[in-house]
Amino acid sequence: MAYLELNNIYKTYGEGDSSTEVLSNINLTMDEGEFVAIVGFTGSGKTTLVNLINGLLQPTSGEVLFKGVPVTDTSHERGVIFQNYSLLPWLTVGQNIYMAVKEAFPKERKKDLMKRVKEYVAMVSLSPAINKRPKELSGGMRQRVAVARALAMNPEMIIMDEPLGALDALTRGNLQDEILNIWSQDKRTALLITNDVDEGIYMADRIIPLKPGPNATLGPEFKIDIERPRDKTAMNDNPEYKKTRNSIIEYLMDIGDERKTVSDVEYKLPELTPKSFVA
Ligand SMILES: Nc1ncnc2c1ncn2[C@@H]1O[C@H](COP(=O)(O)OP(=O)(O)OP(=O)(O)O)[C@@H](O)[C@H]1O
Repeated sequence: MAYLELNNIYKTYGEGDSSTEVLSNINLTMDEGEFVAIVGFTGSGKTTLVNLINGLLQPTSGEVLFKGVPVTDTSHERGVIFQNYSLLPWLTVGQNIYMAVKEAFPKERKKDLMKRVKEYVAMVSLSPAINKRPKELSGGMRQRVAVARALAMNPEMIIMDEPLGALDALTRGNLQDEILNIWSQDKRTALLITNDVDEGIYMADRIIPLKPGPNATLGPEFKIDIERPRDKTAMNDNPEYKKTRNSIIEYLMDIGDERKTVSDVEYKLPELTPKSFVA
């Protein structure tokens, strides 16, 4: 039995003439312990896909199975790191994370929960800001709180919707490594949505492109055969890295061009003459 299965998923928003089919015929199978990255274009339906897997949305047709059971609701087993960090503004950094871990581990003692909060706040280098409220933090710091909050809940599957996009290169690199550590040490399963091919190659076992929407569907998968732990600097000289990177970028450019061709519609304008126009 696959760990996660998406079978013939279609998702349409709206009704009748104003309806749009955002996702079409999405099929994906993930094994336990795998790290898969989906690389997609802006507005192609990446967040929709994440919400279907998470259980926040239901497909128009098709099914999402998590460990063989249809996904009908959200669950602590699947932790999502969203691109918009959705922190509660009236709570401090520590309280935001505390609230999440208390919900995930209702039987744990306050002392142990606090220890967990501090551990994850330190992991994202925010210990000095633990008593600050979100409005006192930069966007990147808030994003780090959101990463810590999701990981502190210890989910079996980590689902990431472009979680590191707003961060500077150094913080981004550190968090990529932290997520990889947690994934490998705690034997998690991870799905990363990203628009950064290099991030996908560095982190994932497989990269699957999501074609441009509407009717976005998944393209062919690219396996990343680079030994772990991966070293970013050494990877630049790795022929396998260069070959895979070129193939993915070429594929994305080709489907991007196809989209442009499809949208090259010719519009006929009515022949109007402004009233005040004097020839
Ligand atoms: N609740 C909704 N109702 C109607 N249309 C929606 C809804 N949510 C998303 N859409 C539309 O579906 C399409 C895909 O949206 P989605 O947010 O899934 O894409 P995305 O790839 O995550 O976008 P981005 O790259 O901007 O984060 C967009 O055209 C969006 O306008």
